[in-house]
Amino acid sequence: MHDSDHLVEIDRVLNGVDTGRDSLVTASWQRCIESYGMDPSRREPAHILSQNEFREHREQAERLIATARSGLQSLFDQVAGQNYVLLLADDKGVCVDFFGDRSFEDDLRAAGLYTGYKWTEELAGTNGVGSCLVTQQPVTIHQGDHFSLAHTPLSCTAAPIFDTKGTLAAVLDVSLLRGPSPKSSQNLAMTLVTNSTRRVELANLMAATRRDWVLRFSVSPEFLEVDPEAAVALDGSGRIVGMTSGAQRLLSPEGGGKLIGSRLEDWLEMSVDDLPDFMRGRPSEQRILRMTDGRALYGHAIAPQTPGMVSMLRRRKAELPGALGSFAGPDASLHTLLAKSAQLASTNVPLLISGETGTGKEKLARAIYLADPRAGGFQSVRCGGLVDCEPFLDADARTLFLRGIEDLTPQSQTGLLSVLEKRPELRVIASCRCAPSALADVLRTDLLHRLVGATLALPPIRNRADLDWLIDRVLRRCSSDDILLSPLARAELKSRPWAGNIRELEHVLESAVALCEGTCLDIADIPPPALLLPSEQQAAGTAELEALLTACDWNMSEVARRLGLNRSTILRRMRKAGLAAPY
Ligand SMILES: Nc1ncnc2c1ncn2[C@@H]1O[C@H](COP(=O)(O)OP(=O)(O)OP(=O)(O)O)[C@@H](O)[C@H]1O
Repeated sequence: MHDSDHLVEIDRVLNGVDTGRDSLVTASWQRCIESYGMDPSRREPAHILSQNEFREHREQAERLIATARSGLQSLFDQVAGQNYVLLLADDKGVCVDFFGDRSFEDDLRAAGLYTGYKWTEELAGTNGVGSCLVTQQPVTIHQGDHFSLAHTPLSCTAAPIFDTKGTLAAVLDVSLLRGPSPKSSQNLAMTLVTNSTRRVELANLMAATRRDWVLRFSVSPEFLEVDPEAAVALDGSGRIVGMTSGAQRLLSPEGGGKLIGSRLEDWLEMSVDDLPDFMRGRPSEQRILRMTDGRALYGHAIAPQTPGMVSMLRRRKAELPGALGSFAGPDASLHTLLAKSAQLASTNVPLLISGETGTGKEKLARAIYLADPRAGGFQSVRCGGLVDCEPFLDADARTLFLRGIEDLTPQSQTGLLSVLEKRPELRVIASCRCAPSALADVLRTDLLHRLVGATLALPPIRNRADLDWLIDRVLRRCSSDDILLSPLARAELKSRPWAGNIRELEHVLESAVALCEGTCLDIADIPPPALLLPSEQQAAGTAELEALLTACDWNMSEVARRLGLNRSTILRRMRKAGLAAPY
């Protein structure tokens, strides 16, 4: 089509002539002229954001990008070799992620098919991303459908991605710099894009609602379990708390009813109590959901993950021998560590337990020793005070606990090595307060290999998910009566950085109990912290920060309270470390 034909067609459409263009396109042309005052003949280049503006958009979209990435990658794999470019745009029309053949990078940038470009209708006229944002529907804007002559070579197919509350959050777009001329050539692209957005929304819902029931459904039983058409998340009372956009289409095709906040019974002839009947185990074709309007769907219910996880943890805890079983509360990573400790307990592998001061390294060493039925005596030696090891060693010691091996002097290292050579049957468990990797700088290599067979890293208590359990346990131990903790006092205890870990917690609770006059510890009874972590050390590393976020269920305010920092600092650190909540 010649440029002049394009301009004439727009003019005719604006004058009410039906030229055969899709109504979605002509409505957009109308907006371009009447609402945005645009001129189709102006060949303005695509609008690019400044570095700073783009950084802001990208940072805000990080969670979305993380969720959408796997969907984008598999979509890109499906269209590989066909010159398609994939763009993820945020709800403001800014391209925040890109998949494409970088050998065409210059051409793609010139056309604006790249990260940092903004594709709203107001700026670029009728286009895939912009028109999808306005209509909230999947669109193909193919060549002459574009309003501006600057973009008429392009072919763009875009579909919206909605968040779990049904608000438009992003647009997924596949574009071609130049494509075949019939618009129908993009039908397959449309199918692929809409399938991808459906899967991204489903992944998002599953990640965001782990503690809720999820009911997935489709109009036919095939692929129900692996690739359902839609899903809703339900709270314990059967209220819909999350959805994919397909759910709105399937449950309320007229679009009349609002799903979020409504009850399952409003749409289906069933209640939340019937959901277990729709779990895996019955063939898909028998899991029929009768709808209140007489239609039927096929359903697959997924139970909340938390109770299952808790009972799994309880089971695992029950399986842990002796003191290992009562070492920690509900903290998944600690239970993994304890299971590993139990497996290693009956071996002769030398163990290194690392962790900040007071995290319970010696206590864990004793629990490991107690879990080993053939153990003899347990002897604990403080490496800092060691001059020559031999005289300290009891003849009946079978397990030697070396506390703080980073404090061994060169002289005591030599002494220790000769003891270990003479007593090969000794089970050695060592502890260090530094990172195990730092030991190479202070210990002789031969000693290091004798001491470090397997490592067990204990987390600082500010990173523990079972902090409530630990507080209650320590409190019970240091008070003979049933002393209660007021909610404010508990919040205060949970908000401290605990540089001295369990030892500091013990001292604080012991003094609080001693000072408390009644039977309830209140905030005024809690002595101020003796030690504060230097703020730059708090959750300095990415792994540290991630562990703490996981322990706090990605609640940034709670993380901020535990570190004594403000929430925006946590957010900044998360962005810097590339961390985003998994839902
Ligand atoms: N799992 C636990 N439950 C309750 N109390 C604990 C636990 N672990 C440790 N404690 C208590 O915390 C205090 C410090 O423990 P421990 O001496 O084992 O720490 P550590 O990490 O070896 O210390 P350091 O680094 O100073 O050598 C002790 O009084 C111990 O009883």
